[in-house]
Order: sequence, then C-alpha cells, then structure tokens
Amino acid sequence: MWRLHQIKLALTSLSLVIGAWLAVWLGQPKPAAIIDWFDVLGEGTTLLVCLGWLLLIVSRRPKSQVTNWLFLGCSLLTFSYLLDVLDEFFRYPEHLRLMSWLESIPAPFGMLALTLGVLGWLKEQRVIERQLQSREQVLREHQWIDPLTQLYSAAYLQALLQREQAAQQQLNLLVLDLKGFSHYNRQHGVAAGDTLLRHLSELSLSLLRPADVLCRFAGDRFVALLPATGPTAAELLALHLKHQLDKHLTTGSAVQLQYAVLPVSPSERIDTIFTRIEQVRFQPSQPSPVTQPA
Ligand SMILES: Nc1nc2c(ncn2[C@@H]2O[C@H](COP(=O)(O)OP(=O)(O)OP(=O)(O)O)[C@@H](O)[C@H]2O)c(=O)[nH]1
Repeated sequence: MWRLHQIKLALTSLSLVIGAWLAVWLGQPKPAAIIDWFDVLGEGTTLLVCLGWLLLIVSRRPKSQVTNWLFLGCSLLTFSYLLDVLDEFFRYPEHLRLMSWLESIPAPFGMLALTLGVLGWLKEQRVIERQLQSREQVLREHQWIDPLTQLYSAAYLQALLQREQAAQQQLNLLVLDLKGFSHYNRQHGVAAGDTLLRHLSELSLSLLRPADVLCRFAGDRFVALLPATGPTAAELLALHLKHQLDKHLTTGSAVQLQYAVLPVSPSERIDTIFTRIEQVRFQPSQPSPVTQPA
C-alpha cells in the first residue's frame, strides 16, 4: 500500500521539514523556564495522533479520491499542529505574521478536507454494504462466491442470467479484463497479482451502481451485470469505470485494463453468452498501465 502513496508522503514530509526549518530559522529559542510543558504535552499528543491517522490511511486505503481527501486533511492538520508544538519552543519576532498564518490557516482547510473524505468514505461503505446485503442469502453457497475477491463467481452469474432471462429482461454486461496480467504475475509474483485483483474488485464495486452485480468470471476477467441499462448508458458507465480505475490503479507497468459492453437478449442461451464473454473483443484503447505494489 505504501508505494501507492509515495508522492503524497514525499510532499507531506517536505512540507513538515520546511515548516520545522522555518520555525528554527525565524524563531528565537525560548528559555526552558518559560516553556509550558502542559501545552507541549497536549499539542504534541495531537500531533502524534494526526501522524498516526496519516500512517493508517497510507497503510490501509487504496488510491482513490476519498483517500486523497483524507490524506490532505490529515497532512494539513499535522502541519498546523507541528508548528503549534514548535511555537512552544520558539518565539517569533512581533512583526512576523508568517508563522502565525502558517500555523492557523491550514487547520480549518484540513478539517474541511477530512470531512469531505469521511463523507466520501461513508458513501463508499454504503455502496459496499448494499452489495453485501443483497448477497447475504447466498453467502453460504461457496460455489457462488469467489474466495479471492469475495465477488460473485461465474456460477452465480449463470444463475443470475437464467433469472433475468426468465423475467424477459433486456440487459447489458460489462466485461473487464487485465491485459498482460500473466506477465505481471511473473514479474511481481502471484501474491502481488492477487492484491491487484482484490483492489480492482473493491474499486469497481465502489464505482458501480447499487443494482449492478459484479462477478469474477475467471482469472483476470470480471463481468458486471447492468440491469435496466440501455447500450448508451452502459457504454457511458463503462467509460467512467475505466477512467476511474485507470486513474486510481495506475502506477506505471505494462498491465492494461480493457473493457467491452455486451448486450444480451432475453432469448439468448446462457452457454452462448458465456462463449461470447470468453471470446469478447475489447474496445481499442490508449495504453494505460495498471499496477499494484509487489
Ligand atoms: N495472481 C493470480 N493470478 C491468477 C489468478 N487466476 C488466474 N491467474 C492468472 O491470470 C492469468 C490469466 O491469463 P490471461 O488471460 O492469458 O492473462 P493475460 O496475460 O492478461 O492475457 P490477455 O488477457 O490475453 O492479455 C494467468 O497467468 C493465470 O495464471 C489468481 O487468482 N491470482
């Protein structure tokens, strides 16, 4: 996970070093006798808690917009609290307002960014919960759940298609596939490949609509069943999904996410649909490398 957030971590570390350096450069050390150690304890603890939050975010969260808000919020708060602690040890010239601004301005923006992050996180959780609730009744049916990604399996997709066919539903399938995944496995190891599949599943789940059902069809191929969705809407959804996945899973190796939309008519046989999924031709797209850390 850490490697996903390298740039953010580097920028935050740099800002903290610059903040500390400014305090030391512009300030005069206070005599030990006038230092308020209760303030140091209180502000120091807050600073450590903010740093702890930052570490939690980079160690637990995948790359996403929500992660960016959370990270930005914590970084700004950490910066403010660092200067807050340092001004217990350094006194700045009366006319110099810079340190006071640097200490107080980032904090409210940090709280705002953190709030946006938490709201986004709640939204993400709601979507995942809805998906989880809708499959509660089949959780015990092992053959319907893929053990690696916890998504529905191809067997479940088959059952679902049969149900939709019986209800004479016209629907579209969105097929996602990682091109070059076997090379990625060879290069980074199967465990890293597993992690990539899991991240792809989690991100896709959080981006799809509540009624869509995402299944792992086989290996690196996923199928989302899009009920009551016309071809144009399905294509738009597919583009949005690809754009977001490329954005949040991209770090620079030769794995490419490809997609195709397959319209399915109510009279089509299930084995024919499965053959079409296996042999689908993907949309030609610009190279957009997708990787996860080894
Ligand atoms: N890490 C991991 N790899 C898997 C898993 N299941 C299948 N694979 C690997 O996924 C790869 C799928 O093969 P292909 O579909 O040919 O992969 P590809 O290199 O992306 O080929 P194209 O999609 O044709 O570009 C194989 O190398 C499998 O060993 C899994 O659960 N975990």
